[in-house]
Amino acid sequence: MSILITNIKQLLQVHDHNVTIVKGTDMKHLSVLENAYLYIEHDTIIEYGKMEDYHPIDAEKTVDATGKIVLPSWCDSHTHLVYAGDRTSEYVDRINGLSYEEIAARGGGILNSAKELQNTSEEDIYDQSIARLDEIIRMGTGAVEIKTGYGLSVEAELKMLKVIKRIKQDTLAYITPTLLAAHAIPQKYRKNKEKYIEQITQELIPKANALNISHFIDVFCEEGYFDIDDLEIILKAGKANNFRPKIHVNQFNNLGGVAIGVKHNALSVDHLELLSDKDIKALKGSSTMPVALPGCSFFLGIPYTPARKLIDAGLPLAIASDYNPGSAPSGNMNFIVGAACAKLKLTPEEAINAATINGAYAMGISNMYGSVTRGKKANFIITKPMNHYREIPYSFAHNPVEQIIINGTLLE
Ligand SMILES: N=CN[C@@H](CCC(=O)O)C(=O)O
Ligand SMILES: [Zn+2]
Repeated sequence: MSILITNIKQLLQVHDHNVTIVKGTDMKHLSVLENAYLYIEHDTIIEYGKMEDYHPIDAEKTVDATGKIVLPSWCDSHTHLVYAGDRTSEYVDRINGLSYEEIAARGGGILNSAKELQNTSEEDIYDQSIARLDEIIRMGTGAVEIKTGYGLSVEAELKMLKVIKRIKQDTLAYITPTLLAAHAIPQKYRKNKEKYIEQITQELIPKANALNISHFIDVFCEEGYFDIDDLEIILKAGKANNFRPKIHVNQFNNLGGVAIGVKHNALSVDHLELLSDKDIKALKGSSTMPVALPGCSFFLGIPYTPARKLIDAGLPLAIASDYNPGSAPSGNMNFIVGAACAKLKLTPEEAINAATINGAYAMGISNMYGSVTRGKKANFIITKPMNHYREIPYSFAHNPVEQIIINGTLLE
């Protein structure tokens, strides 16, 4: 199938050379072609340019994008969208005054979702999860990371990986599976965390490696969960089994996980609601992407990641949804881009860079996704008519998406 899009008001994130990351002051720049066309064949970007230079192309399908913006689909590099049930009763508990940590301390939170997942069939988990994925695809997400982490046993974690594998085979979106090997300590290991970590390193990680579904490993490094010694042990076992870290750090407390992540060549360090100068120093010169999750801060009422500090230090930044039942039950990246501008004080250009090319980098796929570059994958958002791309974050919580092209397929 070949598709030609003509009369595009603004074509965003256009790069003739294959840019794979944008850092520091460069994030303020978004390359835009005004009054443009774009031509794709199958799943690949073939050509683009200004309408004034356009010579007729014989495409199977032509889309007139007069008054509309076209941009690369959102690259959401941090989600937990495979889960069972919901946590609406804990949501009400929080409204009534309990904190996320208090709910977790009485056996709720991640343990609650784990119980639900263990009691739900693979088929049912698949159905619930693919429905969530289809919804976010319609909202403009074209590539998405999905973590395990609600299994909390070898068997249930592997069950989650298999569900993610099936989703990856069945969807047009690009899926990056991550083994969230250490998300919480199950009740029965409360007094014997070492035993649980041993199970993770000796059994879960090698078995997950043998399945060859995921190449990334995650740990929730936090007080009451896994400390930096645990992190070190688990990342080492991961490395020995071909997993690269993408980790949860500095959400409620700063335990020093950023430096450990960087030391182990993490692809990303995510959350960072608390951030020290030491963390910034550790990130400088590394190939680790800091990732902010403003949907989680919004929903839990915790501090927002000091994103300006990161970008103003010359670092890159990605933003992601953190879609999960406890701290961010939404995968709407349009909202995340709006929240990044309103709350993290990113400019629209920085936010769009953070949600496209840098999001792709944080999944290890920015050589193929996240920009309009010849040879890259054909994943685009075609917006509703608007005056300027700045309206995407400005009209926060609106849906700017009219049509999408995902893996070369037009969905209307
Ligand atoms: N903080 C750890 N993990 C998730 C929340 C998981 C849950 O509450 O179910 C997060 O990124 O916020
Ligand atoms: Zn998360």
